[in-house]
Order: sequence, then C-alpha cells, then structure tokens
Amino acid sequence: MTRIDSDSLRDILKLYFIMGSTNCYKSPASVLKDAIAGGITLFQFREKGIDALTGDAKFALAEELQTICKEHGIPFIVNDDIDLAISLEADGVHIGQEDAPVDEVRKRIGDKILGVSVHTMEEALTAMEAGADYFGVGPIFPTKTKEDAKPVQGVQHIQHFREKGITIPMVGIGGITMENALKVMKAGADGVSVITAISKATDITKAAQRLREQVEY
Ligand SMILES: Cc1ncsc1CCOP(=O)(O)O
Ligand SMILES: C=C1C=NC(C)=NC1=N
Repeated sequence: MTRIDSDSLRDILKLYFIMGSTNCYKSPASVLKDAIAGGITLFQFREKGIDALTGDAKFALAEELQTICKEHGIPFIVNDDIDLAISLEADGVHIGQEDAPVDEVRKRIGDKILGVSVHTMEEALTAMEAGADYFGVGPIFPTKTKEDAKPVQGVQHIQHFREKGITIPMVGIGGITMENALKVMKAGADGVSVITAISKATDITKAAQRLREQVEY
C-alpha cells in the first residue's frame, strides 16, 4: 500500500464530519447514516469529553460506525486513539499537538492517512517534515464543542499558510456552519470539518447537503 496522493485526499476532505456519542442527541449510528445521506465525504470518530465512552463500549461504537462507513464507501478516521485505529484497521488517524509525535505515529500506522492539528507555521512545517498528510486548522470561529480549544483565529492562518506556499491538503475546523463554510474555502481550505452543525441539526441530512453545496462552490 502507498500513501494517499494529495489530490485524492483533497477530494475526500471536502466535507469532513467528526462525531462521538457526546455530540449526538440521537443514536450515533443514525446520525452518521443521515450525514452520509447528506453527502459527507469523510468521517472521524472522536470520542472525547466528560461522558465519553471508554474501553469495550468505545470499541463497540467505533466498530459499529466503521461498518456503516464501509457500507457507504466513506473513509473512517480515528481521533487520538492510535491503538484503536490499528486494532480496527481504520483508514487513518488524526492527532493533536499534545498527542504522540507525528513521526512516531507515522511509523506505527504505515501508509494510512495521518492528519495533524496545527496552529502555527512552526507546527505546520514540523508536521509536514514528519509525514502528515493533511492539516486541521482552527478554531476558525467560536465553538462550544471543544472546551480547551485554542484562541479563535479566523481564516488568517489558512490564508497565511497558502500565501507562504504551503500546498498540503488542509481543512478548517471550529464553529463552521452553512453560513460561514464558503469563507473558509475561499481562504484556501480544501474542505471543512464539522461537528455540531451536522450532529445536532434538526434535519441532519439537509444540514450536510447544504454544507456540501457550500464547499462545492
Ligand atoms: C475538535 C475541534 N478542534 C478545534 S475546534 C473543534 C470542535 C469543532 O466542533 P464544532 O464544529 O461543533 O464547532
Ligand atoms: C482537533 C481536530 C482538528 N482538525 C480535525 C480535522 N480533527 C480534529 N479532531
């Protein structure tokens, strides 16, 4: 197996739905099915927060959601938990700056997709050197979903990375909705990562559809 090429990755990063049990009013399985029906292109299992599942319950939910992704041809990414990703043979992982070093994770997952959260040029350059396939940049707008999010940065970092000639696939994250998604794309992102605007929508399929329209501008 070889590393995914950037152009294919850009296509799957367009509408990057992220979710765990703590982000859903309904069952995570039904939320994911509705989001897939609305046109998400990538899914990340992110089980975090005070009521997050752990151990066997977390594994069982991950497996259930991975099966749904497989049935619909949607790649399945695991947030932070490298062991879980490896045991499930997930399509990739997403790590933050506080997680294991990028080069260590790259060694453990081989050619699978490796996403890294970056907030500064230095973090970006280090992550690229170490083998990241894409960046998650944010929080772009205010968000209540991640309690320990860094300061809201707007689209300046995405613009700055592009102005400096960084061409690596990149998604914006944080407070992204159908109203502001286009601004993120025009700043130079290849896609948007969304939790609440989809997972807590009244009509999940419609919310995903509207976001998909925005990113396909
Ligand atoms: C995981 C993460 N990283 C930066 S902001 C954020 C949460 C995004 O959630 P939402 O789309 O609900 O604002
Ligand atoms: C924190 C994150 C930033 N970006 C992405 C894509 N996922 C995350 N979990």
